This record gives sequence, C-alpha cells and structure tokens, in this order.
Amino acid sequence: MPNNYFNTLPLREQLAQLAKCRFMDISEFPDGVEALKGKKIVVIGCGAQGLAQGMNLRDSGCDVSYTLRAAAIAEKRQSWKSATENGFVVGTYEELIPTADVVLNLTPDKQHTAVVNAIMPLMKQGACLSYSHGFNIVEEGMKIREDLTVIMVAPKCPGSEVRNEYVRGFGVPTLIAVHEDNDPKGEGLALAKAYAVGTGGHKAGVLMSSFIAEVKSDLMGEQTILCGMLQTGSLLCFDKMIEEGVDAGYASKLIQFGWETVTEALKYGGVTNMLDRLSNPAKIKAFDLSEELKLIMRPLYNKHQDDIIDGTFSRTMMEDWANDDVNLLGWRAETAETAFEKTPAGDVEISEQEYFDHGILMVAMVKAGVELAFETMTAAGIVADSAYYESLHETPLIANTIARKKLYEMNATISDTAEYGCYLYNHACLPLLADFMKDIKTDVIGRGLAVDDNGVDNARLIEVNAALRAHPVEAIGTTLRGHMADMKKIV
Ligand SMILES: NC(=O)C1=CN([C@@H]2O[C@H](COP(=O)(O)OP(=O)(O)OC[C@H]3O[C@@H](n4cnc5c(N)ncnc54)[C@H](OP(=O)(O)O)[C@@H]3O)[C@@H](O)[C@H]2O)C=CC1
Ligand SMILES: CC[C@](O)(C(C)=O)C(=O)O
Ligand SMILES: [Mg+2]
Ligand SMILES: [Mg+2]
Repeated sequence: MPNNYFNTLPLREQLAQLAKCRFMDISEFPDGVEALKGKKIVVIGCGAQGLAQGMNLRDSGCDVSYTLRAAAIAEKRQSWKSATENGFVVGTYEELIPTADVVLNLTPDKQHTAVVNAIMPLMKQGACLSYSHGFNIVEEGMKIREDLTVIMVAPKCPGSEVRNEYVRGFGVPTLIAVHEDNDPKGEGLALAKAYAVGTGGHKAGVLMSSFIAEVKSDLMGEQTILCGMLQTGSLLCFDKMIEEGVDAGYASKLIQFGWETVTEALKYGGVTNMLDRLSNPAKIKAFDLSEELKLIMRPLYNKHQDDIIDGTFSRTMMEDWANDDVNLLGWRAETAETAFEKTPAGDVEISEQEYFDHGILMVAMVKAGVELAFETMTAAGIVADSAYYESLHETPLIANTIARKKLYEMNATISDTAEYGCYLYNHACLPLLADFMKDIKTDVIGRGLAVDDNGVDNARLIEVNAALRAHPVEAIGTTLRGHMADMKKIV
C-alpha cells in the first residue's frame, strides 16, 4: 500500500505546508520563458492537460514533443492522433525521455506510480520532472531520484480552458510549487515560473504554493462546488422542472447553458454581482435559499475536507483503482442515463437575463457551494487566494464545459480523480437535498417570480446586500480580480 507523505509529517509541518501560498505579481516574471529556452520539453500523455499545455508552450516558443506508451503509438490511439495531427514529434519513452531536460507527466493520477517508475531510469542526470497535480507525491509518497528536480505547475482549470483562455490572449490561474525533497540545483522555482508563463498562467495569476496545499485544495474544490455541486444541481433542477410540467427541452436548455451564464456574472463581480443580476425580490429569495442550502450541506463539505486531509478519500479512491475502477465506471454509466443527460436542449430562445430570472435556485446553489467550499478550505488552513481559485474562479470554467455537452463533457474534460470525487459528492448530496427540494416550485426554477409584486422590505434588502458584500470570498475576489483586468468576455 502506498505511503501517505502528508500523514508522515509532524503537525506543525503539515500546517506550514497547507498555509504555503503567495500571490506572485506579474512583475516577478520579467524573464518570461527564458529558463526553458534551449531545453527539450517532453510531455508524457496527450489528453486534456497534455495537449493544451503542450500547444501553449509551443506557441510561447518552447521545444515540445510527446512521448506515449508503446501501445498508444502502435494502435494510433486518440492521444497519438492529437499529438501528430497538431504537428508534434511523438516517440516512445526509450526514444524521447533520455533526450529530455524537462519531462511533464500529464498522465492520469492513477497511472503516475507506474509511469514515473518506468521513465525515471531513462531520465537524464539532473533533469526536471513536473506534475500538474501532486497526488502521487503527497498521497502516495512517491520517491523521486535525488538528482532530479521535481516541480508542479497546476492550472486551476480544465485542459480545454487552458487552451481556450490562452488563444483568447489570457490564461488561467496557476499554482506552482517545488518539491522541497527534490531541488538539488535550486532551479525548480525558475523552471516552474517559466513553465507558468509558457502556458499563459501568469496573466491570470500565479500562486507560489506547496505540493500539499495544491493537493488538499484541488481535491476539495473539484469534489464539491466545481463539479459535484454542478452535477447535483443539474439533476435536481431538471427533475423538479419536469415534475412541475415545464417543457423538457426548455428545462434542459435552461440548465445546460444556465450555469455558464450565471457564473459568468460570478467571474466578473463575484457572488455579489451574480445576485445583483436578479430583481430585488428574486435576490432575497436566492439569498434565503442559499442560507438554507448552506445549513443542510455544511456537514457534507466538512466531511469531504476532513476525508481529504486525513487521507481517507485518497485511500478509498485507490481501493477503487485496485478494483478496476468499478465505482468510477458504474457512476459514469449511471450519469449517462439520467433524464437531464438524455434530454436534448430545446430549440427555444432564452435571453441572457432569463437564465437569471428563471434560474433563481441555480444562483442560490452556486452561491451556497462557492461560499461553503471557500469557508471549509480556509478553516482547514488553505490560504484565501488559493481557496478563491478553487471555488469561485474555477466554477465558470467548469460551467463552460457543461454548456458544450452537459455532464458528459464536464466529466470527460476533468481528471479521473475529479470525476471520481464529483460522483462521490453527488451520491451523498442528492439524498441530503431531497426534503429541501420537496418545497421547491417553478417560481425559483423554470418560470421565475410573478412580476406583479416587485416590492421588497427596505430593511431586509439592505441586510441582504450587506451580508453578500461582507463574505470573505468577496474581499479576496475583489483583490484577485484586480489582477485579471485583461480577462476576455465569453457570454
Ligand atoms: N483534466 C484536467 O483538466 C486537469 C488535470 N490535471 C492533472 O493533469 C494530469 C493529467 O490529467 P488529464 O489531462 O485529465 O489526463 P487525461 O486522462 O485527459 O489524459 C491522459 C493521457 O495519458 C495517457 N495515458 C493514460 N494511461 C497511461 C499510462 N499508463 N501510461 C502512459 N500514458 C498513459 C493517455 O493516452 P493513452 O491512453 O492513449 O496512452 C492520455 O493521453 C493529472 O495529474 C490531473 O490530475 C490538473 C488540472 C486539471
Ligand atoms: C476540475 C478539477 C481539476 O482539478 C481541475 C480542472 O482543476 C481536475 O482535476 O480536472
Ligand atoms: Mg483543479
Ligand atoms: Mg484536480
């Protein structure tokens, strides 16, 4: 059984690592990709992150090629097609790994131990090994050859958006770290910074953090608000609308594109702006619903964070790995059979404002999920900047994937680790919200509030506006969004 590295550390070291996080100003990247110039970068795997990061790095002037497992090359699998059709050199481990100065391990987390064990003997003396998620180091205690530098450059975003944002001329927030046990030449930070520039991350914001803080926050965000909450919310809202007689095509479209539309407002102006898009009575309704949701769901968020911190989550997921992914594959098949997933979006016009007015419950779910995830992460010692990226900032980026092809697309685009955690949350959250959903009517999902009484109590409105603005996620959000002035509009 793998050795959980985090659990071997003394408490004070665990707390120090969890709290490691510093926002890097754009002025700290004056050398751009210079540290990677003249270096040969070999990417292992050409999936969601592999293709996107490789393309961005190449467009930034780096020398990038791909190595794939032999069977993927022989059978000309999708990964081989993606790399070759995009004009990259592709070779076996034996052909390319010995030539690499920097190896980017962008295979699924489940494969990391086997992949790293296979490539380590082939790696050049003093080369660099990089990850985009630290599971293998933190949760499995992987030991890397002492002469190798080990870094992490983790985009806080699905691979598709890593590429899309770069093409739009921006980037996605990125967390970088150097594994302190493996920095023999002291060059880890320079390499990680150059790599973050090469993917465009520095334009959106780079956090200098630790492998531990990345793992414990990344797992929490993806399981709860980012993917779990959007999946649970989609299923509950769709089923409720059908039960209440809303046209199925309309309901399907409202949800498929609704998350993207309402969270676009979140991206620009936080929870406050998202709720400000509602009429005054609708805003108060969304606020009250979200308070109720937070009360019901808080124990679930705490459980996810506790299980992530003490290793229960990684142990159980690794048991599923050892059991041929029976749970993951079963949950994936189950999701494909849900009514929401099987009902195509109708050919109906829904205006941008209507997504808010008819999606009050969706707005409430996003608010509750973002705030709970942020509160739970920061209570566990994760720094607010990182908790912001893992809750509020990334939610719209995941919502974009649902707009493309519903939950299938979201779960195909995110990592298998995120997908497993998403289903885990969904399974616990659906029954938890069953009673709450019994009282839900189409005024808050599907049809909107009646407009004849648009009045509100002044005192209550002032109270709600003040509470929205006082939440700590709004303060850090305002600061971090200040560094994202060049962010491009999507909706
Ligand atoms: N998905 C995302 O958006 C994000 C992922 N990450 C992290 O990035 C890393 C990559 O994840 P992701 O992009 O989702 O992965 P994918 O599942 O999309 O891609 C995996 C790639 O690895 C190859 N691969 C699979 N198994 C093996 C193996 N045993 N040996 C060699 N190659 C293999 C696959 O090709 P083939 O099967 O053809 O060999 C494929 O090209 C993970 O650490 C993940 O946590 C971080 C942030 C976001
Ligand atoms: C969605 C979760 C994520 O961590 C990510 C895209 O950031 C992943 O593992 O896919
Ligand atoms: Mg992530
Ligand atoms: Mg992840």
